[in-house]
Amino acid sequence: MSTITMTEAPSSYKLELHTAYGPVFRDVLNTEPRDATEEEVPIVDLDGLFTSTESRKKIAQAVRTAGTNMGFFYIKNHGIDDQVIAKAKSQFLSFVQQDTKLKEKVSQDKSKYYNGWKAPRSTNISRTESVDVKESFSWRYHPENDPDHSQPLSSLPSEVQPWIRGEAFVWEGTSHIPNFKTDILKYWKSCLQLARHLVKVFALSLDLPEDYFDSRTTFPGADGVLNYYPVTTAEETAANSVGLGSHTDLQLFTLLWQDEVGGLQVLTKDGQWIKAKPRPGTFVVNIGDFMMRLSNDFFKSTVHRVYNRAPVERVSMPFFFGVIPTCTSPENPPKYEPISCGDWCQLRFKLEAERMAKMLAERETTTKLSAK
Ligand SMILES: O=C(O)CCC(=O)C(=O)O
Ligand SMILES: [Fe+2]
Repeated sequence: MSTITMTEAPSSYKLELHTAYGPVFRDVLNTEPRDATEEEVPIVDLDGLFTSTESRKKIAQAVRTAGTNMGFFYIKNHGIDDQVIAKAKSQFLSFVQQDTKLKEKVSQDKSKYYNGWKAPRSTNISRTESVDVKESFSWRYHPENDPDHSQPLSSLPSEVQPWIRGEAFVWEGTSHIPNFKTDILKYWKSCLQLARHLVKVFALSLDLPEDYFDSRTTFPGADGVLNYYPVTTAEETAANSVGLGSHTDLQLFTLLWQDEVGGLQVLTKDGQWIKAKPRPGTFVVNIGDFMMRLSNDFFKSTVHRVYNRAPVERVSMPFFFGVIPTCTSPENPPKYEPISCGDWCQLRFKLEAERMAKMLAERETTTKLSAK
């Protein structure tokens, strides 16, 4: 009698993700996260980025490979000064260490457009996972802060004005921290300058003229976020809590500075979590949903999350870069209806805020019932 050996497939779970159009689901393996290989998340050398079209074309080759593979890569020789990064990080830590009352002065609850402070454990980006343990401080593009187009809002073309989402209260409410605005915006301006060059490389990697995005990046989506991940408590560890739950980024691409602590994980096509470990001197770059959409799915926006189990706090400083669309041809007709990047982001931000409000209301009802 012959015996048939069955190799059991590893078990998996369904992960729920947000998109601007509602939830989608992914199968994720229950295997331990492993380190990413250098092929999965490669290092792209930006040497020559600011020099010539020819040197940008070389970089574009590497970006094309990385962008169509995992949609995640590191960049080195990015030109952002270590001191600028260090100052932004230390200013953010001063902000975090303040009394809650002071942080509430710039609470996101006061914002129309998701600027300001979000308290720890106040968001839940993936319903399948726990609340997000992190706290964050966000600000959005305003031409007054843009060294290339420094001007008051009122002087912008009228069709652009409604898309400007920066709000002054975040700087007014932090003005008691010496040089906070200057140091944070110095970091943001460096990211903006780098992004405006990197977007040329992305254009080349899509066989477009390198200035393809230029008119659209005059007043870009350029959102800065500072994330603080406290040490995960014993209860949170037992509950398998995430620092920041599984999601894709929204815009064209993200420049992410992460400190040396680690915790960033990326989901492969096969549903395996892999760790994008910190590499000193680099930023992580990842493709956003909007780039995926306007490249007709050529580039991939990849699911990632932060799962921090280190015995120390962690800081990351992402910069989200976006523009207004079109990337189709008669041979490659659009798969999606046209939508502006601003509308696109607003759709999803709104869904998340509504869901969080609902969850808090449900929680309150449960507490009331159990107190009876
Ligand atoms: O903290 C990190 O490493 C990632 C942050 C992130 O994914 C985000 O803010 O969208
Ligand atoms: Fe992200």
